[in-house]
Amino acid sequence: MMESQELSGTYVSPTLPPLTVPRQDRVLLHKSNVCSRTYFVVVMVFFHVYIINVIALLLYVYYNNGPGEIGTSDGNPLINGESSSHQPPELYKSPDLGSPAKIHLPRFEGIRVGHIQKIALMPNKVHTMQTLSLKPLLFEIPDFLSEEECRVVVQLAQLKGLTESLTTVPEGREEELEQLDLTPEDIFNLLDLNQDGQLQLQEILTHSHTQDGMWLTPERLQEIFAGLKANPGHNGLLSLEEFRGLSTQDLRSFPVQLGAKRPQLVQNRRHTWLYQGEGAHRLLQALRNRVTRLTQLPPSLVDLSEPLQVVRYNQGGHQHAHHDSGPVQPETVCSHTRLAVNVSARYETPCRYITVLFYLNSVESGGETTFPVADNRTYEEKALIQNGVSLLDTQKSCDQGNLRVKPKQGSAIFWYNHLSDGKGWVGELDEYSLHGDCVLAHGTKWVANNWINIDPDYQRQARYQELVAPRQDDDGGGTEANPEEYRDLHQDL
Ligand SMILES: O=C(O)CCC(=O)C(=O)O
Ligand SMILES: [Fe+2]
Repeated sequence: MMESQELSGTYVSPTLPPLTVPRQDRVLLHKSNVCSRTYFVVVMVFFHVYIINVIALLLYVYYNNGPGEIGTSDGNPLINGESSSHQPPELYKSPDLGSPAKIHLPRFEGIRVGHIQKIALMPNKVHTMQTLSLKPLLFEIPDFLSEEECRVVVQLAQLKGLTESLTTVPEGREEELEQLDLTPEDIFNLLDLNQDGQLQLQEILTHSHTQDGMWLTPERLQEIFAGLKANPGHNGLLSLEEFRGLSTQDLRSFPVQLGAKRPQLVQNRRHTWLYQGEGAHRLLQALRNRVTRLTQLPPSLVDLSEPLQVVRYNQGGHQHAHHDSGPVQPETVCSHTRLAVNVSARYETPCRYITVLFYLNSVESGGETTFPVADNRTYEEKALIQNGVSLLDTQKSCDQGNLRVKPKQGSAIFWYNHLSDGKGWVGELDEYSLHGDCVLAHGTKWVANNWINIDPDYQRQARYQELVAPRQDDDGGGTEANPEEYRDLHQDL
């Protein structure tokens, strides 16, 4: 009796000796075929396929990065451990323009909002870097500058003298625009950036972005949308025929609408530029080296970028939301490479891959840097205008923005104004990098901008560097000499 009960609960395998299982499991085992040979084979096949996939993925990641290369596929050599290289890569080693060894620009990974990484920027000090947003990729580094350094930068700026930032249309420009003798075809062609014979909303908006200080009120934008009949029902496209159909008054006033009748982009803002190259104040050079260290970019790129812009806002000062860099289009050319590349392009735009913004004093009330659409699910220009109020308007809607950073003395924030092109170089403008400066309620606010200029067209950047960069010694000396000794460190917390 006992024997027959035990046999009835025993799984008999052709290859394995019979197993005695506890009475409780017997019924289950009899009812299912989970231990059948077929099942075993299927599970093993899946298991092996899974393992092979994992190995293939690891190999892909490894070879995509290149074992000796800086940067991950899109990214950062330093995440999860020590830096793979002590010195950032040099962009341009060979004068052979035909086959420049294209380098892979390092790019940090944000991981997630709130993520903290440790970084070594200078001797005997470890900084932390916190991810503030992923779109744009934005980080904050407290104590990037000491109190003393902030003080010296402000004093150097005062010594040099600050000038009023451009706030209004230069005198005479309005009449000049009124007298413009442009046919509808001329206007259409000027606006049709990609020359596809159709006018897209984006082209009009781009026009409003590419000109220095250009900014349209929501009302003006809505008028233009309505005037051009460029609404969603119309696919956002306008042919020359349709464009011609607009009233002549609209057409005549169009350039004026775009150019002249804009609100003030900035108020109570004065700025100056401080050179940071050889011969500059030691602190300014050290600051630039620290920025090179922070961004992990080739020193030559940082060295050839714009000087440090130091800005002072007085009470009531602000700056409406804007992009620091411009769109990447065949018709545009970067301001910094323009002379070197000898191309005729209609639009010149600043090409600022990265902005590093330093807060030189703490601010009691207002004056935050705002990123109105940070980490939004989608980016739509039209969605920036809600109930007649624009998120671009930092006077009216600063508190409605998604993210605001409070100025704290010595802190730095930095963000990428462009996405990656997927091949390790600079890609499209990151629309989410839209930012502005809220109205300063009291006192004075001092900030400084370090913009890192890179042409999204690699060849142009390489040619520019070849023309303007000082010849470097074979021993690697020259512009990238870094007086700061430090130990490589970059670690996630
Ligand atoms: O002052 C700020 O907070 C932002 C400044 C800024 O965006 C700029 O100067 O381009
Ligand atoms: Fe800006």
